[in-house]
Amino acid sequence: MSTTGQQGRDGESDAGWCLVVPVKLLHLAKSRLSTEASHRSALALAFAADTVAAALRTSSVVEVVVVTDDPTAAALVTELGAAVVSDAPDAGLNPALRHGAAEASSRHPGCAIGALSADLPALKSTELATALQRAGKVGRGVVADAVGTGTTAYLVAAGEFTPLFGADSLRAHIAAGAVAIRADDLPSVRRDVDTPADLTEALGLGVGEYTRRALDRL
Ligand SMILES: Nc1nc2c(ncn2[C@@H]2O[C@H](COP(=O)(O)OP(=O)(O)OP(=O)(O)O)[C@@H](O)[C@H]2O)c(=O)[nH]1
Ligand SMILES: C=C(OP(=O)(O)O)C(=O)O
Repeated sequence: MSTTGQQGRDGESDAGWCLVVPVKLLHLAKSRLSTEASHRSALALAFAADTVAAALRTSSVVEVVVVTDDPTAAALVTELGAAVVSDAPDAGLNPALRHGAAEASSRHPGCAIGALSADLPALKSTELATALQRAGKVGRGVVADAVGTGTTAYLVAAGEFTPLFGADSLRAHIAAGAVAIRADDLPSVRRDVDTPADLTEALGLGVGEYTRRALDRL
């Protein structure tokens, strides 16, 4: 388990943020999105690429660590500038995130650590920067997903990195001491895409180039 710290006077981490993005094997991803398996994989890859690209453009982000065993996803996010670690625990989402966080902490001691869902195709770096800034002020912050029961970002500027993604994860994170940060003005950070209706909502916000091109091809 990683412990982060070194907050500055205004609550910001002096060392910036390392964001851990989990990407499961693409052929297993996004089961609720399409009946066509190849479309699901292509969209899962495109969402991850747009999420990672936006995170890398965010000023306070020092590194994006993608945890994946998927070779196609690994190659694309490496090209974008992310670091990739294998899903060595092979034990589901939260162990994968803890593994990525440990790697990030060893590469960037003192870095604030965030877990960011890989299915945020409309993510805007300005909105992510605001979320990170707000999390820096509370120590351990969570951003509620658009539905309001899940989590799109678990952001630890100080304290233990103990992600609890899964069913009802917003409540679980808050019960474990995280603070729900204000995100009514951050729709792109909240807009995760699991279903066709979610994708329509994301398109309304404006998706990134990988998702746009993937949709053009399908
Ligand atoms: N590395 C890694 N990432 C995972 C694992 N499980 C889930 N993820 C990622 O965590 C995020 C949320 O995952 P899920 O909600 O379980 O799966 P999903 O593919 O988004 O959608 P569904 O198939 O509809 O459940 C996505 O970015 C996944 O790629 C895992 O075991 N290892
Ligand atoms: C894993 C989660 O969400 P989803 O299943 O929507 O990706 C979560 O919100 O913790």
